[in-house]
Amino acid sequence: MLKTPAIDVYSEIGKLKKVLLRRPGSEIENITPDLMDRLLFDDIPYLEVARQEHDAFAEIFRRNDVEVVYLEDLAAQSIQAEEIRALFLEEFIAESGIRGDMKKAAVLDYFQSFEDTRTLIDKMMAGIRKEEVFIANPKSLSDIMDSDYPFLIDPMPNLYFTRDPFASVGTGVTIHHMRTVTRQRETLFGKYIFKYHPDFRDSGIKFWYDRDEQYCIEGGDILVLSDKVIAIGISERTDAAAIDLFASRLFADGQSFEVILAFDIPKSRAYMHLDTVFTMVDHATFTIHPEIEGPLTVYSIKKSTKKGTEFDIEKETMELKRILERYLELEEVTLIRCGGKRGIDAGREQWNDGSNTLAIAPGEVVVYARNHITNHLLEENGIRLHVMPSSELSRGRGGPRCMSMPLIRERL
Ligand SMILES: NC(=[NH2+])NCCC[C@H](N)C(=O)O
Repeated sequence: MLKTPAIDVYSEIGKLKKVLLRRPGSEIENITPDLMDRLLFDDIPYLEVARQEHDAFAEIFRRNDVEVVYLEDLAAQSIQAEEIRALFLEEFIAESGIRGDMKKAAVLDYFQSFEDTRTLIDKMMAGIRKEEVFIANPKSLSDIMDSDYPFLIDPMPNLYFTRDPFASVGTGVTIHHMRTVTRQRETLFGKYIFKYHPDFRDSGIKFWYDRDEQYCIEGGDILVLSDKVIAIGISERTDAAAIDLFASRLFADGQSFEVILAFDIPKSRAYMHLDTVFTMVDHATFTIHPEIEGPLTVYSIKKSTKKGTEFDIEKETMELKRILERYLELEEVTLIRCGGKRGIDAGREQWNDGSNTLAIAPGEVVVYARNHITNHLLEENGIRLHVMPSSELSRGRGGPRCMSMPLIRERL
């Protein structure tokens, strides 16, 4: 019998079989008003309710026969071997922004005091407040200089957006160089999971991109539209040069993908990733935020047939609907305009991730309850909705697609 690949994602809509989540943890209670901006939050979620909402999200998957795995569990299972755990801690501390060797040593001691790796992982994700690691009397100038800053290690509150630090593409994975310092540390968990976790270690998964690479790319910008076509946003978070590198590796590997559509979207916080303005909900149906349609330019990148050039790149001149019809070989594509035609509703619902739907099967999507205008439009277009509560999770500026990373989808 053929072994199921550990990663298998050839569409945005194929029946979801296995998904990776992070249940929000104490990192959320380490967001402070002063740090909010840098940590990419617009408000401080109420953790208990955020967790209830997240559990409701996970329940939707389980009720629909989707296996749910948690980042924190996989990470803990990946570092069971002592030598791997030591390497992991070393890398984590090196990247944690701690200034001063004495502090680094104190933090390492603190981490080593956790016997259970799962508790250790939670602690690493949550961040370390200064008072947790008691450093008696300042011992160095750096201790004195950093004295007003409350953390030895910053929290990582964006971890529940598992979509972004890595992405499943075909039978491989991209591990990302994130744009912001606060999110760059997240990808270390992915590195250890995909290299050392028993489910992935010897599974032959491919690596299309690595966290040490020079250019930035984030998972919210990568949409696998079909086994031939991938859409990638050139956005606030993703560089065109990263798309070149990714394309060249993917094409060289001989995967079925033939075209990458690079969507040049406005570089702004509200539209940080392509999936905040555009998602796929059914074979020929997409959501779109009406305000990006005007400024949108799409480039198609194909493997070159000519000698001496790697790609054939074209600036597409047709409107988006036609571009999608052509490349996905569809007769008629429907674009559902989130929030409808009214600017106020469209703006508000996009801000709260109305366009950020997650398909769990063709024509079946998970959505936030608060985006009722968009949700109504989706239903009018025959889409089946799984509605989740959304008061607290949405304060991090991400929706159902951002909060999930599919590992396996049934092929269409
Ligand atoms: N795929 C997404 N749209 N993710 C949204 C991530 C939100 C997160 N606060 C950030 O700014 O990075």
